[in-house]
Amino acid sequence: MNTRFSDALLARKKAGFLPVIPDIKCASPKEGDLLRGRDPVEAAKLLAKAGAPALSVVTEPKNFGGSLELLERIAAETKLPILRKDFITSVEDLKLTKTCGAEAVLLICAIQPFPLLMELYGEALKIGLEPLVEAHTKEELIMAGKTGAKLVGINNRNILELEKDDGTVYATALLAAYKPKDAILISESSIQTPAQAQAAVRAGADAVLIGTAIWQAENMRERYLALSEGL
Ligand SMILES: O=C(O)c1ccccc1NCC(=O)[C@H](O)[C@H](O)COP(=O)(O)O
Repeated sequence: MNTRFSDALLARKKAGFLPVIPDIKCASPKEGDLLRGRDPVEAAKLLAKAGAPALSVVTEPKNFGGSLELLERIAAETKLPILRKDFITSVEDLKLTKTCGAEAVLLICAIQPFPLLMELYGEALKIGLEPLVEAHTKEELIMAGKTGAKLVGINNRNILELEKDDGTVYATALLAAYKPKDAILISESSIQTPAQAQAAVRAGADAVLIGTAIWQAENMRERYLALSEGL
């Protein structure tokens, strides 16, 4: 049986590491091309070897250069549980997510009314996907709690601005107190340094999700290890 996404994070934490989920994204609306000639599948394998407990794969094509094919290839070549990050708005999207090999799926509070969010949450569980319910405001975190979410993300950036806003890890510090009771909290986006990753954990995050800072490193493995230094 495959390892659940959330169990993989908790196991890494128990082992004394800061659980860093590397975000496999090919481009960023703010920074442009992130691959700089590197193969994202090889990068995913390298980060898995470096100790990543789980992976995030952005499949949105237009702004982030992702694809379902990329998700499928990474799922085929690594054993880690994978989160699909995209703008998921239908049950059909969920089914495709599972077919392509993901274990977890992003559900964004900001892009759907509560009844649809609730429906997608329930359908994801039925299909065998762990939903990561993502919030950027206090109201959205409260909405996440009402779904019954066990895995909650605070996005330090406003995804509706497609990452072009200046995210800050203080968003996690400000909002963590409103996370649903007993939920596993992931701080996402705009974390650049080990100190910022540790600040997110001190604020209440159980794990952090980092893309750009890893992709911008000359040595991705070394950057990954530095970011996940002991708690
Ligand atoms: O996070 C979302 O809501 C999202 C939805 C659809 C496509 C992309 C999305 N976010 C982008 C990311 O996942 C970030 O790349 C990730 O949080 C890492 O951020 P950073 O470390 O700042 O690159």
